Amino acid sequence: MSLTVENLSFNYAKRPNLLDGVSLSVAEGDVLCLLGPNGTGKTTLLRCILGILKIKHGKIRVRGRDISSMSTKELAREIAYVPQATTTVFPYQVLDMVIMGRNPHLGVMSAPSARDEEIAREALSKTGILHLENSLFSEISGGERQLVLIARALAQQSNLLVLDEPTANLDYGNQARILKIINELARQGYSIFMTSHFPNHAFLACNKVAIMKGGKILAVGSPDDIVTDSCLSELYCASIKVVSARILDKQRKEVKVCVPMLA
Ligand SMILES: Nc1ncnc2c1ncn2[C@@H]1O[C@H](COP(=O)(O)OP(=O)(O)OP(=O)(O)O)[C@@H](O)[C@H]1O
Repeated sequence: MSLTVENLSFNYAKRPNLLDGVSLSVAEGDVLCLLGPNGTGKTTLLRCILGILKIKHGKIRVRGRDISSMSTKELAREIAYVPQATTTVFPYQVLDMVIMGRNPHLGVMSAPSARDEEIAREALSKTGILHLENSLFSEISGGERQLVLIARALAQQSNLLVLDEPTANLDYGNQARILKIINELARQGYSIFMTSHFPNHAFLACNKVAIMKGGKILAVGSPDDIVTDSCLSELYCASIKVVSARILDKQRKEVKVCVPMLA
């Protein structure tokens, strides 16, 4: 298993029981999508998995190793994190941003090598934005920035990718581009754990879905089993229908879509 979370509990000083008995796992080639309403603790769970927050109870294992026994650098070699795209204050060049993904592999005080630069360029090629290598990160679009952050994670050469709302603020074209890259990475054997506010994306790019509410995981399973009228309506406290779009995907399976009912 690439990632196992067992009975994890965490709270901030002012938020008792924010995460309560959370368990889930991500195997090689899995894309697990974590769905849940605003403020339910999705980002907090990611921060626990990244070792940024100290958990109260439970265990987090990456490729079988308890992360509490790993140094920050060791953990960074195992897990690559893709945060939501924001701008940086410093005018970094895109290539330099991606080379930063090599940091966990560099010795103290050592500069990135020609090989590190080559790996960064390969990552930019994989995400289709090598032509932006000399652009400033602060001067490219939100969708392009998200692709740069994914490239930086790929340059890290960790098998497990953790993405926080990878399609937030992106237009339809860029959402599709990101989901396609996620699909492709899973085919190449990456394990992917992502949060999302778009249940439709679970059908498009994920083979597993976990739904979280009130600090607990309510269910984990395949998108067909979990992304249903009743689950979504309970999760988001709104009437939501899951319908067939009557079009076939690449596997000749009918595509499903989620529609909020406003009446
Ligand atoms: N550093 C912090 N200190 C105290 N409370 C925090 C801190 N960070 C987040 N919280 C609170 O914890 C709760 C969960 O936040 P979190 O960001 O994990 O939720 P989320 O499910 O990712 O939300 P969203 O979908 O809106 O991004 C929120 O009520 C938030 O206000």
